[in-house]
Amino acid sequence: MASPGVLLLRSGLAGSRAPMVRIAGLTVLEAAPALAAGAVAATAIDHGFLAGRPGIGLAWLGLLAVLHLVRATAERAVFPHLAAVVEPLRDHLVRRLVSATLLRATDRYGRPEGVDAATVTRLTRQVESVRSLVAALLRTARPLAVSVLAAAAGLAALRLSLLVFLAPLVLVLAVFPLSLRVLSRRRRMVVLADERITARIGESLLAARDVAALDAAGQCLAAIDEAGREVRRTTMAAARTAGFRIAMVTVGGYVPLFALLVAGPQLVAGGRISTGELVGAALYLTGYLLPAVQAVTGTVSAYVTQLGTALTRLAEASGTVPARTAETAAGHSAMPATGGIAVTVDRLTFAYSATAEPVLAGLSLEIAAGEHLAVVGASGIGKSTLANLLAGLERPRTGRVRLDGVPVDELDDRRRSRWVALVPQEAYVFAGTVLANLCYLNPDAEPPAIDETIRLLGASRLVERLGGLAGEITDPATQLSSGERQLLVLVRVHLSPARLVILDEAGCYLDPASEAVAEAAFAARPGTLIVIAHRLASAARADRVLMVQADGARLGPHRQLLAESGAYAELMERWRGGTGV
Ligand SMILES: Nc1ncnc2c1ncn2[C@@H]1O[C@H](COP(=O)(O)OP(=O)(O)OP(=O)(O)O)[C@@H](O)[C@H]1O
Repeated sequence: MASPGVLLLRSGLAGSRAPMVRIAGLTVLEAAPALAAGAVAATAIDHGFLAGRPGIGLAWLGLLAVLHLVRATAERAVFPHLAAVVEPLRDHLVRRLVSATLLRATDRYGRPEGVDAATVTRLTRQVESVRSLVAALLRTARPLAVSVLAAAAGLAALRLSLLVFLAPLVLVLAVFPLSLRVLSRRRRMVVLADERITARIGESLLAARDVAALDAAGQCLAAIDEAGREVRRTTMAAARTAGFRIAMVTVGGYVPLFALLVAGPQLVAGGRISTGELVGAALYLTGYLLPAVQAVTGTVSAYVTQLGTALTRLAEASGTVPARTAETAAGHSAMPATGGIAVTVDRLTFAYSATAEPVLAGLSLEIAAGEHLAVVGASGIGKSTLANLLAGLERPRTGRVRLDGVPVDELDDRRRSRWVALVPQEAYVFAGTVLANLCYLNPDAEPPAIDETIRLLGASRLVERLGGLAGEITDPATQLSSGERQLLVLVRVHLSPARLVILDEAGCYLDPASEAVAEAAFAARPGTLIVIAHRLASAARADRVLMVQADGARLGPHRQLLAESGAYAELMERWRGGTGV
């Protein structure tokens, strides 16, 4: 599936088909010299200069000059059409960003909050760079790609062995997109590592007094040092991938040329090709193919990676435009939960301060994608703390949490909030319509999905009482009970795109039957589910149970723990005695 950045670009270019077709037509004219150069030079030499008819030779060269004139005219004619593509693209992106920012500003708590003008300015600057990068790519990459194809066709027409001359080029063209993807990813890692070290230094400076009071300077320096090593590692990795360009230029551009130099004189001597054809082939290789390979792997690859980064940021920033705007009505569907996330907890140790006893010490654990895990343990043992660590809301002292292999602290806020939803005990419902509350985490949710989720969670009667989806909630504290607020928030999270849902006693105010219905709805939802259980029934419903204890943790299916762990059996007995469920 295309990335959000590519989808954003596509939606911005969707209305520009006509100018794109005109540009493609002009591109054919622009390619004329690249296609004809070698063949024309060969004919000029063989039938003109070497045949003692310089006039004929000059006439052929004149044809080449005419083709270059045609090319220059076509290049000039392309500009208005380029403008017809990139200007609407810019307008489209700006409109989406401003709409998204305005919606965020008014939607958050159901009342206007003020527009974050600095964010809009920064983002519109990125829109400008997308505009100029797309224009630059259309100007440079398009004729280059055509040059490569035209020169390859010209070489083929000169009856030179395709295997020797074109195989290296095909190899480079096949590897190039892959290297581009790796380079983009590594450049992004550099940016993230840079941001992390800046954040670490900033945090340490801001907390300088606490650091001094707790004698934690060593720890701060170690954290900064680790972030510094990460910057060095990611920068080196990006530089290595960029260096791969030299190998691509050598293989795609110089190897064919070298082959021609070695084999050319023999081919001429053996009568396989004429002198003119040898010169023509050299012209194709040095005049078109080599510069094109150099430019594609250099400038063009830099443009593409920059464009990718800018588009990703813009897609993230405009991700809250709801379905009811023009763009989303034109075909952007709600983002579904795309399957579960595998969670890896690796020797996690956490304490609330440098001198406090750790709440969790050396906890390791694997949760499979799509698994339903219940977490149980005595009050105050650290279940909520673990939930916060899994969601990346707290930083461990040592060890790491990885979501699908990505350290949770390396996820930017937006991606983390899209991947993970942590639902606490206190449900937050804001003043506004029922619809706005339910779709807060997924403004693109389609009405049938909203209705179905309300039904699944057993919230139909409540929504009806509130006046349906358009019903206004004016004062959530008095209008709704704690359980009703929890129910609305559970519908909201169920509708969200989160692939990992952590319910931290999120249904504690619901009656046991309603909580069972809600939990069953979450268990049936595609995604990983972690339930901090406060009732025996929640543990019994899960695939596995993690029992957190002062001296470590135990993990296994409910029945196995009941049979094997006295502490677990005792906890269950206490719950059974207390609530009967
Ligand atoms: N922000 C905080 N600052 C300092 N200590 C905290 C903080 N939050 C929790 N603690 C302490 O950390 C320990 C673990 O708390 P946590 O809330 O994770 O336990 P829990 O198992 O979820 O408890 P409960 O079942 O009662 O919700 C407790 O001793 C608690 O007092």
